[in-house]
Amino acid sequence: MPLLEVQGLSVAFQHEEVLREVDLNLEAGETVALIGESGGGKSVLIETLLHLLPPRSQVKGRAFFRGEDLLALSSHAHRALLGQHIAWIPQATTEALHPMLLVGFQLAEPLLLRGVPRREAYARLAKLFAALDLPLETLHRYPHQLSGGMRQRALVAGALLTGAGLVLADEPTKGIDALRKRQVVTLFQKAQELNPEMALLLVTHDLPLAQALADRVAVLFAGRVVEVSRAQSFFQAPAHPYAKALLEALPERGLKPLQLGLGREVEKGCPFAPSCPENFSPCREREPPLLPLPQGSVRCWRYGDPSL
Ligand SMILES: Nc1ncnc2c1ncn2[C@@H]1O[C@H](COP(=O)(O)OP(=O)(O)OP(=O)(O)O)[C@@H](O)[C@H]1O
Ligand code: NI
Repeated sequence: MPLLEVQGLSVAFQHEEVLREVDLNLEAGETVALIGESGGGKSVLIETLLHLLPPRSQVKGRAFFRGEDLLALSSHAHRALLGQHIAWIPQATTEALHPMLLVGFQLAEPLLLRGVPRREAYARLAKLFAALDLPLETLHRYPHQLSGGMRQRALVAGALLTGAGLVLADEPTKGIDALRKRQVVTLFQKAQELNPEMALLLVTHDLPLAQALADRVAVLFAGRVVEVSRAQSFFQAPAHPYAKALLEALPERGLKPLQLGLGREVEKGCPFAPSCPENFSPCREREPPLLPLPQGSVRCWRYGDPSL
Protein backbone atom coordinates (compact mmCIF):
# COMPACT_ATOMS: atom_id res chain seq x y z
CA MET A 1 0.00 0.00 0.00
CA PRO A 2 1.41 3.42 -0.90
CA LEU A 3 2.05 5.80 1.99
CA LEU A 4 0.02 8.51 0.30
CA GLU A 5 -2.61 7.77 -2.31
CA VAL A 6 -4.42 10.70 -3.88
CA GLN A 7 -7.41 9.53 -5.92
CA GLY A 8 -9.55 11.60 -8.22
CA LEU A 9 -8.87 14.84 -6.38
CA SER A 10 -10.70 17.84 -7.82
CA VAL A 11 -10.63 21.27 -6.22
CA ALA A 12 -12.58 24.35 -7.27
CA PHE A 13 -12.81 27.88 -5.89
CA GLN A 14 -16.03 29.70 -6.71
CA HIS A 15 -16.48 27.39 -9.68
CA GLU A 16 -13.00 28.03 -10.99
CA GLU A 17 -11.54 24.56 -11.20
CA VAL A 18 -7.94 24.37 -10.04
CA LEU A 19 -7.35 20.63 -9.83
CA ARG A 20 -9.14 18.01 -11.87
CA GLU A 21 -9.16 14.33 -10.97
CA VAL A 22 -5.62 14.22 -9.76
CA ASP A 23 -4.24 10.75 -9.02
CA LEU A 24 -0.87 10.56 -7.34
CA ASN A 25 0.85 7.94 -5.18
CA LEU A 26 3.84 8.23 -2.94
CA GLU A 27 5.56 5.18 -1.53
CA ALA A 28 7.36 5.19 1.81
CA GLY A 29 10.94 6.33 1.27
CA GLU A 30 10.17 7.81 -2.12
CA THR A 31 10.68 11.34 -3.40
CA VAL A 32 8.26 12.63 -5.99
CA ALA A 33 8.86 16.03 -7.57
CA LEU A 34 5.72 17.88 -8.57
CA ILE A 35 6.43 20.38 -11.31
CA GLY A 36 4.45 22.68 -13.56
CA GLU A 37 3.91 26.33 -14.21
CA SER A 38 3.02 28.99 -11.70
CA GLY A 39 -0.69 28.88 -10.88
CA GLY A 40 -0.95 25.23 -11.88
CA GLY A 41 -2.32 24.07 -8.54
CA LYS A 42 0.80 22.59 -6.92
CA SER A 43 0.36 24.49 -3.66
CA VAL A 44 -3.39 23.90 -3.70
CA LEU A 45 -2.73 20.16 -3.82
CA ILE A 46 -0.57 20.39 -0.70
CA GLU A 47 -2.96 22.76 1.03
CA THR A 48 -5.81 20.33 0.39
CA LEU A 49 -3.93 17.55 2.15
CA LEU A 50 -3.27 19.92 5.04
CA HIS A 51 -6.88 21.14 5.42
CA LEU A 52 -5.75 24.66 4.62
CA LEU A 53 -8.16 25.56 1.85
CA PRO A 54 -10.56 28.44 2.39
CA PRO A 55 -13.93 27.33 3.80
CA ARG A 56 -15.98 27.51 0.64
CA SER A 57 -13.69 25.62 -1.69
CA GLN A 58 -15.16 22.51 -3.28
CA VAL A 59 -13.15 19.36 -2.85
CA LYS A 60 -13.86 15.98 -4.38
CA GLY A 61 -11.86 12.80 -4.22
CA ARG A 62 -9.78 11.06 -1.62
CA ALA A 63 -6.28 11.19 -0.21
CA PHE A 64 -5.30 8.16 1.81
CA PHE A 65 -2.39 8.47 4.22
CA ARG A 66 -1.51 5.07 5.68
CA GLY A 67 -4.96 3.95 4.64
CA GLU A 68 -6.89 6.84 6.23
CA ASP A 69 -8.58 9.43 4.05
CA LEU A 70 -7.04 12.76 5.06
CA LEU A 71 -9.88 14.66 3.46
CA ALA A 72 -12.48 12.88 5.58
CA LEU A 73 -10.64 13.17 8.92
CA SER A 74 -12.04 15.42 11.62
CA SER A 75 -9.91 18.47 12.23
CA HIS A 76 -8.93 17.02 15.60
CA ALA A 77 -7.70 13.73 14.13
CA HIS A 78 -6.06 15.59 11.29
CA ARG A 79 -4.18 17.93 13.61
CA ALA A 80 -2.87 14.93 15.51
CA LEU A 81 -1.16 13.73 12.32
CA LEU A 82 0.48 17.03 11.56
CA GLY A 83 3.74 17.74 13.24
CA GLN A 84 4.21 14.10 14.06
CA HIS A 85 3.55 12.11 10.89
CA ILE A 86 3.17 14.80 8.24
CA ALA A 87 5.48 17.81 8.06
CA TRP A 88 5.02 20.84 5.87
CA ILE A 89 7.57 23.22 4.46
CA PRO A 90 5.36 26.10 3.29
CA GLN A 91 5.98 28.28 0.29
CA ALA A 92 5.50 31.62 2.07
CA THR A 93 8.16 31.78 4.75
CA THR A 94 6.95 35.07 6.20
CA GLU A 95 3.57 33.73 7.20
CA ALA A 96 4.87 30.31 8.15
CA LEU A 97 6.56 31.41 11.34
CA HIS A 98 4.86 33.10 14.25
CA PRO A 99 6.26 36.64 14.46
CA MET A 100 6.17 36.80 18.26
CA LEU A 101 7.88 33.51 19.03
CA LEU A 102 11.57 32.72 18.95
CA VAL A 103 12.54 30.61 15.94
CA GLY A 104 14.03 27.77 17.99
CA PHE A 105 11.04 27.52 20.28
CA GLN A 106 8.45 27.30 17.56
CA LEU A 107 10.40 24.76 15.52
CA ALA A 108 11.07 22.61 18.59
CA GLU A 109 7.49 22.85 19.82
CA PRO A 110 6.11 19.71 18.12
CA LEU A 111 8.81 17.70 19.88
CA LEU A 112 8.23 19.43 23.21
CA LEU A 113 4.52 18.67 22.92
CA ARG A 114 5.39 15.03 22.43
CA GLY A 115 7.35 15.08 25.67
CA VAL A 116 10.87 15.20 24.21
CA PRO A 117 13.04 16.98 26.81
CA ARG A 118 13.82 20.56 25.92
CA ARG A 119 17.57 20.06 25.85
CA GLU A 120 17.32 17.12 23.53
CA ALA A 121 14.92 18.88 21.17
CA TYR A 122 17.19 21.90 20.96
CA ALA A 123 20.28 19.77 20.50
CA ARG A 124 18.68 17.96 17.55
CA LEU A 125 17.56 21.23 16.05
CA ALA A 126 21.01 22.74 16.52
CA LYS A 127 22.51 19.86 14.54
CA LEU A 128 20.13 20.48 11.64
CA PHE A 129 20.84 24.21 11.78
CA ALA A 130 24.57 23.51 11.61
CA ALA A 131 24.07 21.26 8.58
CA LEU A 132 22.30 24.13 6.85
CA ASP A 133 24.89 26.72 7.77
CA LEU A 134 22.51 28.56 10.07
CA PRO A 135 24.27 30.26 12.99
CA LEU A 136 23.18 28.75 16.29
CA GLU A 137 22.12 32.11 17.68
CA THR A 138 19.37 32.04 15.03
CA LEU A 139 17.52 29.71 17.39
CA HIS A 140 17.10 32.65 19.74
CA ARG A 141 16.03 35.20 17.15
CA TYR A 142 12.58 36.27 16.02
CA PRO A 143 11.60 35.41 12.44
CA HIS A 144 11.84 39.02 11.24
CA GLN A 145 15.49 39.10 12.28
CA LEU A 146 16.28 36.40 9.69
CA SER A 147 16.66 36.86 5.96
CA GLY A 148 14.20 35.07 3.67
CA GLY A 149 16.78 32.43 2.80
CA MET A 150 17.54 31.83 6.48
CA ARG A 151 13.86 31.46 7.31
CA GLN A 152 13.51 28.99 4.46
CA ARG A 153 16.40 26.91 5.75
CA ALA A 154 15.02 27.09 9.30
CA LEU A 155 11.71 25.71 8.02
CA VAL A 156 13.50 22.83 6.30
CA ALA A 157 15.28 22.06 9.57
CA GLY A 158 11.99 22.26 11.48
CA ALA A 159 10.26 19.82 9.13
CA LEU A 160 13.08 17.29 9.30
CA LEU A 161 13.26 17.64 13.08
CA THR A 162 9.80 16.13 13.48
CA GLY A 163 10.88 12.80 11.97
CA ALA A 164 7.59 12.75 10.05
CA GLY A 165 7.04 9.93 7.57
CA LEU A 166 5.71 12.33 4.97
CA VAL A 167 7.26 15.71 4.21
CA LEU A 168 5.33 18.07 1.96
CA ALA A 169 7.83 20.64 0.72
CA ASP A 170 6.54 23.59 -1.27
CA GLU A 171 9.48 25.24 -3.02
CA PRO A 172 11.91 24.51 -0.19
CA THR A 173 14.85 26.23 -1.91
CA LYS A 174 13.11 29.42 -2.95
CA GLY A 175 15.35 32.41 -2.23
CA ILE A 176 18.28 30.21 -1.24
CA ASP A 177 21.62 30.74 -2.98
CA ALA A 178 23.32 27.99 -4.96
CA LEU A 179 25.83 26.95 -2.32
CA ARG A 180 23.25 26.60 0.42
CA LYS A 181 20.87 24.87 -1.97
CA ARG A 182 23.48 22.13 -2.15
CA GLN A 183 23.26 21.88 1.63
CA VAL A 184 19.49 21.53 1.49
CA VAL A 185 19.84 18.71 -1.05
CA THR A 186 22.41 16.97 1.15
CA LEU A 187 20.23 17.40 4.21
CA PHE A 188 17.19 15.86 2.51
CA GLN A 189 19.39 12.98 1.34
CA LYS A 190 20.79 12.50 4.83
CA ALA A 191 17.33 12.66 6.35
CA GLN A 192 16.23 9.85 4.04
CA GLU A 193 19.34 7.82 4.88
CA LEU A 194 18.58 8.16 8.59
CA ASN A 195 14.89 7.52 8.06
CA PRO A 196 14.60 5.36 4.94
CA GLU A 197 10.81 5.41 5.27
CA MET A 198 10.58 9.18 4.89
CA ALA A 199 8.65 10.16 1.78
CA LEU A 200 9.07 13.58 0.24
CA LEU A 201 6.63 15.39 -2.01
CA LEU A 202 8.74 18.12 -3.50
CA VAL A 203 7.00 20.99 -5.25
CA THR A 204 9.55 22.95 -7.18
CA HIS A 205 10.41 25.12 -10.15
CA ASP A 206 14.00 24.13 -9.71
CA LEU A 207 14.59 21.25 -12.09
CA PRO A 208 18.18 20.58 -11.00
CA LEU A 209 16.80 20.19 -7.47
CA ALA A 210 14.15 17.78 -8.72
CA GLN A 211 16.78 15.89 -10.65
CA ALA A 212 19.03 15.63 -7.60
CA LEU A 213 16.33 14.31 -5.29
CA ALA A 214 13.38 12.79 -7.11
CA ASP A 215 12.70 9.14 -7.80
CA ARG A 216 9.69 10.10 -9.90
CA VAL A 217 8.41 13.32 -11.44
CA ALA A 218 4.76 14.33 -11.74
CA VAL A 219 3.78 17.13 -14.11
CA LEU A 220 0.71 19.28 -13.57
CA PHE A 221 -0.91 21.12 -16.46
CA ALA A 222 -4.28 22.87 -16.32
CA GLY A 223 -5.00 21.15 -13.02
CA ARG A 224 -4.37 17.68 -14.42
CA VAL A 225 -1.51 15.31 -13.87
CA VAL A 226 -0.31 14.93 -17.46
CA GLU A 227 2.72 12.75 -16.79
CA VAL A 228 4.23 10.70 -14.00
CA SER A 229 7.56 9.13 -14.88
CA ARG A 230 10.65 7.73 -13.28
CA ALA A 231 12.99 10.67 -12.84
CA GLN A 232 15.83 9.23 -14.83
CA SER A 233 13.82 8.65 -17.96
CA PHE A 234 11.91 11.89 -17.45
CA PHE A 235 15.00 14.06 -17.54
CA GLN A 236 16.40 12.15 -20.49
CA ALA A 237 13.21 12.15 -22.50
CA PRO A 238 9.95 13.41 -21.07
CA ALA A 239 6.91 11.83 -22.71
CA HIS A 240 4.20 14.51 -22.65
CA PRO A 241 4.57 17.37 -25.16
CA TYR A 242 3.88 19.85 -22.33
CA ALA A 243 6.69 18.31 -20.28
CA LYS A 244 8.99 18.56 -23.29
CA ALA A 245 8.10 22.23 -23.63
CA LEU A 246 8.78 22.75 -19.92
CA LEU A 247 12.23 21.22 -20.13
CA GLU A 248 13.05 23.13 -23.30
CA ALA A 249 11.97 26.41 -21.70
CA LEU A 250 14.48 25.82 -19.00
CA PRO A 251 17.85 27.43 -19.50
CA GLU A 252 19.38 25.25 -16.75
CA ARG A 253 18.12 27.61 -14.12
CA GLY A 254 14.54 26.73 -13.54
CA LEU A 255 11.20 26.79 -15.22
CA LYS A 256 10.46 29.80 -17.32
CA PRO A 257 6.79 30.65 -17.61
CA LEU A 258 5.48 29.29 -20.88
CA GLN A 259 2.40 31.45 -20.64
CA LEU A 260 0.20 28.93 -22.24
CA GLY A 261 -2.87 30.33 -20.59
CA LEU A 262 -3.12 28.00 -17.67
CA GLY A 263 -6.48 26.75 -16.61
CA ARG A 264 -7.84 27.91 -19.91
CA GLU A 265 -10.59 25.50 -20.68
CA VAL A 266 -11.08 23.93 -24.04
CA GLU A 267 -14.59 22.88 -24.93
CA LYS A 268 -13.47 19.39 -25.64
CA GLY A 269 -10.31 17.44 -26.17
CA CYS A 270 -6.92 17.81 -24.56
CA PRO A 271 -6.39 21.17 -22.81
CA PHE A 272 -2.85 21.31 -24.18
CA ALA A 273 -3.90 20.65 -27.79
CA PRO A 274 -4.10 24.34 -28.85
CA SER A 275 -0.44 24.84 -27.87
CA CYS A 276 0.80 21.38 -28.73
CA PRO A 277 3.25 20.94 -31.61
CA GLU A 278 2.33 17.24 -31.80
CA ASN A 279 -1.44 17.44 -31.80
CA PHE A 280 -3.52 15.45 -34.25
CA SER A 281 -7.24 15.19 -34.75
CA PRO A 282 -8.18 12.97 -31.75
CA CYS A 283 -6.53 15.50 -29.43
CA ARG A 284 -9.14 18.09 -30.35
CA GLU A 285 -11.99 15.63 -29.89
CA ARG A 286 -11.44 13.76 -26.66
CA GLU A 287 -9.36 14.33 -23.59
CA PRO A 288 -6.92 11.44 -23.16
CA PRO A 289 -6.92 9.35 -19.96
CA LEU A 290 -3.68 8.57 -18.13
CA LEU A 291 -2.12 5.93 -20.37
CA PRO A 292 0.48 3.48 -19.10
CA LEU A 293 4.12 3.76 -20.13
CA PRO A 294 7.05 1.50 -19.15
CA GLN A 295 8.38 4.33 -16.96
CA GLY A 296 5.07 5.66 -15.64
CA SER A 297 1.99 7.15 -17.25
CA VAL A 298 1.06 9.97 -19.60
CA ARG A 299 -2.12 11.78 -20.58
CA CYS A 300 -1.53 12.01 -24.32
CA TRP A 301 -3.06 10.33 -27.36
CA ARG A 302 0.40 9.92 -28.88
CA TYR A 303 0.79 6.98 -26.49
CA GLY A 304 -2.53 5.24 -26.90
CA ASP A 305 -5.22 4.36 -29.35
CA PRO A 306 -7.95 7.03 -29.38
CA SER A 307 -10.33 4.69 -31.20
CA LEU A 308 -10.58 2.34 -28.21
N1 LIG B 1 -7.52 30.53 -1.56
C1 LIG B 1 -7.72 30.63 -2.85
N2 LIG B 1 -8.87 31.17 -3.34
C2 LIG B 1 -9.08 31.29 -4.67
N3 LIG B 1 -8.20 30.88 -5.60
C3 LIG B 1 -7.04 30.35 -5.18
C4 LIG B 1 -6.74 30.19 -3.79
N4 LIG B 1 -5.51 29.61 -3.67
C5 LIG B 1 -5.08 29.42 -4.94
N5 LIG B 1 -5.98 29.86 -5.84
C6 LIG B 1 -5.86 29.78 -7.31
O1 LIG B 1 -5.58 28.43 -7.64
C7 LIG B 1 -4.66 28.36 -8.73
C8 LIG B 1 -3.51 27.47 -8.36
O2 LIG B 1 -2.70 28.13 -7.39
P1 LIG B 1 -1.43 27.46 -6.70
O3 LIG B 1 -0.96 28.41 -5.67
O4 LIG B 1 -1.75 26.09 -6.25
O5 LIG B 1 -0.40 27.40 -7.90
P2 LIG B 1 1.09 26.85 -7.87
O6 LIG B 1 1.17 25.76 -8.88
O7 LIG B 1 1.47 26.50 -6.48
O8 LIG B 1 1.89 28.10 -8.40
P3 LIG B 1 3.34 28.64 -7.94
O9 LIG B 1 4.31 27.81 -8.69
O10 LIG B 1 3.33 30.06 -8.39
O11 LIG B 1 3.46 28.51 -6.46
C9 LIG B 1 -4.30 29.80 -9.05
O12 LIG B 1 -5.09 30.20 -10.14
C10 LIG B 1 -4.66 30.55 -7.80
O13 LIG B 1 -5.02 31.87 -8.12
NI1 NI C 1 2.73 27.28 -5.15
